[in-house]
Amino acid sequence: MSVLLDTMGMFSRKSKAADDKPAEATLALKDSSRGAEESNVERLRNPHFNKGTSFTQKERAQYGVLGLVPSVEETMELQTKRELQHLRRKTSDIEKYEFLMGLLDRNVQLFYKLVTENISECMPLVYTPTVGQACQEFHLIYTQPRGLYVSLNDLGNVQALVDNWPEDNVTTIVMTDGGRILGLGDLGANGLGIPQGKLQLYSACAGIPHHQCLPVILDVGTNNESLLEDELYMGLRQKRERGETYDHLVKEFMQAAQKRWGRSLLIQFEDFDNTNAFRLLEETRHSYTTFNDDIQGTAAVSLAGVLASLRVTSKVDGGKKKLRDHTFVFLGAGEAGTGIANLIAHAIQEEAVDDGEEPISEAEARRKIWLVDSKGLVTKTRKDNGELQHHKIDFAHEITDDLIDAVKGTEFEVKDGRVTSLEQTVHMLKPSALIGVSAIPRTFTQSIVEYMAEINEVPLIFALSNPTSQAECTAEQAYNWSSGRAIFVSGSPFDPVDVELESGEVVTKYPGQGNNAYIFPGLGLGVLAAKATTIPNELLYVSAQALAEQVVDEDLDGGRMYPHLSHIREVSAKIGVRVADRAFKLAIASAKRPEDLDAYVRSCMAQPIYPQTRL
Ligand SMILES: NC(=O)C1=CN([C@@H]2O[C@H](COP(=O)(O)OP(=O)(O)OC[C@H]3O[C@@H](n4cnc5c(N)ncnc54)[C@H](OP(=O)(O)O)[C@@H]3O)[C@@H](O)[C@H]2O)C=CC1
Ligand SMILES: CC(=O)C(=O)O
Ligand SMILES: [Mg+2]
Repeated sequence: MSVLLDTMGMFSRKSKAADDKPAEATLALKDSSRGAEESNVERLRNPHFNKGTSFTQKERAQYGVLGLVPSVEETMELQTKRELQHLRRKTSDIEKYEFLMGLLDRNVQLFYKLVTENISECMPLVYTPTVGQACQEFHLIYTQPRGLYVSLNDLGNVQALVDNWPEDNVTTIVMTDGGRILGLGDLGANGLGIPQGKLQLYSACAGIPHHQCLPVILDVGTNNESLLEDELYMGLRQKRERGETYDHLVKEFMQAAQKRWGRSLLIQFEDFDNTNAFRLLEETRHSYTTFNDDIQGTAAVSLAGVLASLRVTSKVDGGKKKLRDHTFVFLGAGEAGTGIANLIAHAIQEEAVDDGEEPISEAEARRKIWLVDSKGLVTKTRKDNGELQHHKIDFAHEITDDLIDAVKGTEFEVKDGRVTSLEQTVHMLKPSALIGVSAIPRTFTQSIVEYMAEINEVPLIFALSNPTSQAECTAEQAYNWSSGRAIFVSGSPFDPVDVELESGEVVTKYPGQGNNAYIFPGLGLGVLAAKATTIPNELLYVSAQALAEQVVDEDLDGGRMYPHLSHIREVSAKIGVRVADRAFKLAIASAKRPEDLDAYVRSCMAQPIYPQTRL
């Protein structure tokens, strides 16, 4: 194996070893699969092989590395302690990110042990918010490829690139075209940091073996002028391609990947802009095991947060016990906004059926949900004028006379049948939940949040835009402006906040992180365990239910609508079991159903430990 391939974080194509025996899997390769042709130094530099000071004396003798590592023999625990201490010596988050990527390049198992055991500390580094900065500066901090680069120049030749990837057992791909990276816009080829971060979470949070994961950047140019002008930028120097040629590249890649790695290869669309995301999902979802994380994963995590919130809102006077008792207003009507809206509408219908109530039609369920985009409230008038993109149309409701009357004579009066601002919308509709997915920071203003707290005993304020800089409001603002009554959920993590209640008592609130990272690792685990051939919305719906069920009263009491991140592997396991079970029931699984599904799914989760050496 060449040193180049070693440093890409993968291993020899001969290494089929870990393939179908998940119970024994580690996050990297098995010892028996290592390239016999490597020199002793190459072995030490192979991040899958390297144990550093954990090599036993016997191993050192066998591999010819005696004297090439410090003579002490250390446990992995002690090594992890050192790495953690080293990490904490770094003074900025981007340095910490670079340190962690360096560790991944040095020692895969140690990286995953560190990240898995310190997930609350490390997730904000390998993922949002720091990964956002890493993507903005990707061309400046680049050291190793760590993924597959497919560009427009490769059209017609993509299979050859895919075949170059030196791993035969890829199960999970996250791909982006860099079109809409978090809420930071078009970052072109710099967007690769996102698939890398997502896949690191697949491994850390759900035990998907690292070597089975492939981050992919589809380089179709960028409209980001400052990147195009930067001599260090490593993407194509052209404006972003659209239309047929673009579609052709995406599909050529997907076909090539599926041809090589099989029908149940999981392919996740990530951070495509919405001019492509909806179309590509519809065009590929029946012939690939694929989903769009921004549309569907976000929907599931948000629904879970809303379901958990019901346990709080149902307790207050005149409480809103059911989803259908709530009115939702979204700021943002794109991938995340309409994805969440559709899943909540579906859940409202399911809820009525479960409660033995009269069935609620899809249209009726959707009327509980209103969307605001960059031009104002999405309405039937705008639809009739042909002003709305397809994905918004189902939520284009009529502004009825009673709504117009609700704000008549006030500063929020409806003029010319249009509602142009979020504040006007909130005064007219009097929602109980405000969900921010606009990528526009500080749009949940003091007056809006105060009004939400005036009309609701427990308003739901979900500021889901990433990274932290783009959040619609901060945790501190949401709590302080509502005297601590709001349920606050954010896409990127916020620290706990001490807030003074109306009674004068000061309490600490722990904001929950409503991020699709709670969903995709477990969803992927279940899909892979069942070898599902498609990912219908039903699998997202059961993921949301499984996540919400794991929120305990202690979480709710502290203000957190999600389980503590430190439980994420258990959370992912339970989501995985539920997803696999549903895949078998829907007859979309190509694996044989194991007798003990729970045990089987858990056995698919690799542990971050060094593989045993057979000497
Ligand atoms: N927490 C999580 O897990 C996730 C969070 N997100 C975050 O959500 C945000 C949006 O992502 P996504 O939906 O994919 O992006 P899209 O580009 O698809 O949608 C953005 C939406 O925001 C609207 N918008 C833009 N400016 C304004 C404004 N000034 N006032 C009101 N609405 C505005 C746009 O309006 P128009 O349609 O008129 O252009 C559009 O509807 C990002 O920050 C992303 O990081 C996304 C996925 C997961
Ligand atoms: C979390 C995520 O997927 C996003 O912000 O795009
Ligand atoms: Mg995303």
